Amino acid sequence: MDRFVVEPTPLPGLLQLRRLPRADARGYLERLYDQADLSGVFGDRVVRQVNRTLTRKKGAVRGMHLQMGKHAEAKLVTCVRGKVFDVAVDLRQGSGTFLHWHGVLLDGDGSESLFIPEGFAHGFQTLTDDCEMLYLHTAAYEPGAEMGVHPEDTAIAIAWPGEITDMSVRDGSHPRIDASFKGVLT
Ligand SMILES: Cc1cn([C@H]2C[C@H](O)[C@@H](COP(=O)(O)OP(=O)(O)O[C@H]3O[C@@H](C)C(=O)[C@@H](O)[C@H]3O)O2)c(=O)[nH]c1=O
Repeated sequence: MDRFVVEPTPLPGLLQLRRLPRADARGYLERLYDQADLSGVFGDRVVRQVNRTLTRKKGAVRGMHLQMGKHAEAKLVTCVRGKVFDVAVDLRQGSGTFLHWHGVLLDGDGSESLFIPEGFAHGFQTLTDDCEMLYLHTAAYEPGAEMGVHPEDTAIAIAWPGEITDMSVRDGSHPRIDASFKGVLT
């Protein structure tokens, strides 16, 4: 493995990847994904779709999203333009870090990506205007299997770095977690 450094996070299974670009006088080339180099991270999972998003406004939040059941997926999340505070929340039933969150800075000019396994909700807040994100997903999009957690849910208490300036109607309507929520099966 010479294109990535894989680092653990405080949440088991959630991994931070540092890409190792090959630079020369023109600039650099970096690999965003490599099946062989990342086999220890992805295991048997197969990348089934790649999505790109643009978020125009600084302070906007997208999330917190996951797919459940047989449509559960892992994601490799990379910022390719701008800067975001990227967050994953452990919703795995029985996990020792259930409802804990972890945030990392992803920078379009940096080299970090986040590998988010099944059973985690994911979201981010933009720290600049015009942020582009690139997602590798290990499952097809299945709207009926989506679950959302409100980004400002007090049971999770994510410390967003700034005021939330924009959010979709859907994200603002995600239900709040209560005592009956025991997590998702993975
Ligand atoms: C997630 C998704 C959405 N869509 C469609 C549905 C809708 O018309 C439009 C925008 O969808 P959303 O509002 O769900 O987009 P967005 O809020 O950007 O959803 C994304 O949020 C981040 C935080 C994630 O982790 C991603 O996995 C994904 O859930 O794109 C797809 O066609 N394929 C997809 O995989």
